[in-house]
Amino acid sequence: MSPADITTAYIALGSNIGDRERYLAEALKKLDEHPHVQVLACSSIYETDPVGYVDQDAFLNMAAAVHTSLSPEGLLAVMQNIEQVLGRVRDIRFGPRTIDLDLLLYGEREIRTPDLIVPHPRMQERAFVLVPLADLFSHIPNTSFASIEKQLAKLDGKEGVMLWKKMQWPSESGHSAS
Ligand SMILES: Nc1ncnc2c1ncn2[C@@H]1O[C@H](COP(=O)(O)OP(=O)(O)OP(=O)(O)O)[C@@H](O)[C@H]1O
Ligand SMILES: Nc1nc2c(c(=O)[nH]1)N=C(CO)CN2
Repeated sequence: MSPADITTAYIALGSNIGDRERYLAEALKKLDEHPHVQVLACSSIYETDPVGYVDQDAFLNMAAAVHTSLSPEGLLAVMQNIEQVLGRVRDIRFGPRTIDLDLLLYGEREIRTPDLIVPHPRMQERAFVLVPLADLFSHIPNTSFASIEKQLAKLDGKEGVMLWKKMQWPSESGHSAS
């Protein structure tokens, strides 16, 4: 990846079926293995009460910062392919899933197409997204974080987001999300 075409993007990850931690770890590994994506940092893992469709098991949620030379559409396609490989089935809206990958931010870009809206349209109201994202503040300076921090301060539902496992990326022994 040549520095000129590299963008920093932020991705939310969630899982509430099966071995949730393994699905998160596999998704991060597959993202990082892509030749045009590099995982820079990841948040801790949080256990979160389900939101939207509440009659389902608790989620594990986290967020990752990546460098990519892919377009936003290209990155979304890679994310959707990872969801498919990891057995994501789309049936109930907001329902259970082995893995969910949402593109939160792509540099400072604003995108509104039928298949992709960035910043993610529901991120501002979701503590399960903003709490993990806040972990990345210290790793990656980015002006758009200022408003996220303010939003987080006034958001309800933070009590349903509990630290589950502290994480580090990369770890001394390689990838730590495993
Ligand atoms: N920023 C984005 N990140 C991921 N998908 C997006 C985004 N903007 C639009 N989409 C579209 O949303 C569609 C539905 O995505 P998905 O099935 O993951 O939704 P969901 O996880 O049930 O709900 P939510 O998007 O609220 O998390 C995708 O096919 C994709 O084209
Ligand atoms: N706690 C939690 N709730 C959710 C989640 C999620 O990742 N975590 N994802 C949803 C669909 O995008 C709907 N509800």
